[in-house]
Amino acid sequence: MQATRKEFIIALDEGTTNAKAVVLDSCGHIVVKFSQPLAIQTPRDGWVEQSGELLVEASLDVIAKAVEHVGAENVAALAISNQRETAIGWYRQSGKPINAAISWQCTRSAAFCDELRRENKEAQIKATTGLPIAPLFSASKMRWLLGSVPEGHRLAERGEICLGTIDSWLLWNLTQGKAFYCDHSNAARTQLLNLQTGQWDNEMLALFQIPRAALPDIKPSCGLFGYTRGLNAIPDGIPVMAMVGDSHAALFGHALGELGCVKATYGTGSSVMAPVQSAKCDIDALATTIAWHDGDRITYGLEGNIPHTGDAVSWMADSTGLSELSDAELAHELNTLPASVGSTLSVYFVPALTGLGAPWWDDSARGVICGLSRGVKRAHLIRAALESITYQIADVVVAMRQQDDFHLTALMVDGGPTKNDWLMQYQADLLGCPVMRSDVAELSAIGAALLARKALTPGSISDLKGFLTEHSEFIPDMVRHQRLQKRWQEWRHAVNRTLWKPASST
Ligand SMILES: O=P(O)(O)OC[C@H](O)CO
Repeated sequence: MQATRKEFIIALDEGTTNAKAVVLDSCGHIVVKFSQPLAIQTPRDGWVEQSGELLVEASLDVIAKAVEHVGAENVAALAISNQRETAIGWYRQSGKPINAAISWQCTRSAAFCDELRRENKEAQIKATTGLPIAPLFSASKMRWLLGSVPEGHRLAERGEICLGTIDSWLLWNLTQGKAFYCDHSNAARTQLLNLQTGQWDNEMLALFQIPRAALPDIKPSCGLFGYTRGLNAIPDGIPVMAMVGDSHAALFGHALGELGCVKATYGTGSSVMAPVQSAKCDIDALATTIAWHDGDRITYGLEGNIPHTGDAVSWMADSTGLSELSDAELAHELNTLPASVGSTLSVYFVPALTGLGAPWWDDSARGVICGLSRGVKRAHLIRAALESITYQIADVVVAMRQQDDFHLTALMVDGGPTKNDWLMQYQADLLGCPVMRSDVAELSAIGAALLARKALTPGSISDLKGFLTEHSEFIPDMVRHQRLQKRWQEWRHAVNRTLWKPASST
C-alpha cells in the first residue's frame, strides 16, 4: 500500500459576509481557496441575524470543495477561524437551532445592557471578563435566545438546549454532535469567561441567567477538538486541530503574537489588537481578551473596536457620486484622489454613523463633517474620509499606551482598504511608526492554520516563523509626523462635535 503524505491544512474562515476555505501546503503557501457569500437579515432596526443552518451549509460546502481539490487522504487537519461574539442556541437532541444566530452587530439586547449599567455592574463585569458592558458580546444575546422559546431557560438548565459561539456551532455540526467545545479566544468574547481562571464564571452566568449545562467546555485554541463524521461530502476522520476568533487569528498570522507587533484590521470597521502578557487592564476604553491559548500558555490581547472605518469611505464615496464605479475604478479613485489635493482644506469627517466605538464609546454620538468652505470638492471629502480611518486607529493606539506592558514597534495591517498606498503612508506618518502590510489577504485563515500546524507538530511558537508571510513596509516620515500632530489635535475637536445631536430626527 502506498503511504500518503498528509500535507495540507484546510483553514475555514467563517466571517459575517463569506465562508472561505483556504488550503495551505506544507510550506504554508496558499494553494487554493473557495468562498461562498452569506446572507444577513435585519428584521428590525438595530437587529442583525443570520441563519445558523446556512452558516453551516456554506462552511461545509467550501470545506468539501477544498477536500475534493487536494484529496481527503492528503488533508492533515482542519482549522477554524470565525466571526466572534455571534451567539446561537440549538436543541441538543435534534441539532436544530432554536432561533437565528444573533449577529455580533445586533443591538437587540441593548435594553438589558442598560439595566446592568443602572445596577452599577460595569466594574464587576470589566474586572471579571475584561469587557465593557455592550450588546456586542454574546452573553446578553444568549439570554435573549433563551427567552425567545417556551421554557428556554428550564430546557437549558437540563442541558436540552446548547448555547454557543460560532466555533462551537461549526464543530458540533462537523462532528455530528460528538464534540461540544469552544476555544479560549471565543469564550473570552462571550462576557461569561473569567479571564484569570480561563473558565466560565459562576457570577457572570448568574448575572446573565445562562445555565452552565447549556455551554460547551473550553479548550485551548490549538489541539484536537474532534473528527469529522457523518457528513455527505466530507469524509469521516479529518481532525479539527485549531479554533480561534478571526481577529485573534489575524494577530497570530501576522507575527505569532510578538510583543510590539500591534495588529489593525481595516474592514467595514476596525479591530486594533495588541498582544500583552497580563489579563489586567484598567483602561475603560479598551477590552482585554484572550488572544489564544497555544496549548502551552495563554496570550492576552488588548483590543479596541471601531465601528466605521472602511465603511466611512464607502459612505463618502456613495454620497459624492462614486457609487456607479466598478470596484477596480473605485479603488483607483481612492488611491489617487487624496494625493491629488495637498490637504482636506481643513475638513474633518468623524464617521460616528451609528455612534462612536473605542476609545470614545458613545452609542448616541452622530457623525459630522466640519470645516466646509466654498473650495471643498469631492477629492477633499474623500481624503477626509480616508484620514478619519487613520485618526481613529491612532486614537486607539494612544489609549493602549496607558497599559504598562504595551509596546508598539510596528503596526501590522490587513484588510481591503490596506491596498491603498496613500492611506498606509498617512497612517505610518501620523503614528510615527512603521506600518507593515501583509502581502497576503487571508491573515485569519493563515493564523488558524498556523495554530493547527503547531498542534500537529508540537514545538515552540518560534518554530513557526518560517511559515509567516511577507509584509510591505511603509516607513514613517518623521518630519511629516511632527506636522500631522496639529491636524490630529484638530480631529479631536471634531470628535467632540459629534457629541452634540439634533433634538429631533424629523
Ligand atoms: O465577520 P468579520 O470577519 O468582519 O469579523 C467579525 C468580528 O469577529 C466581530 O468581532
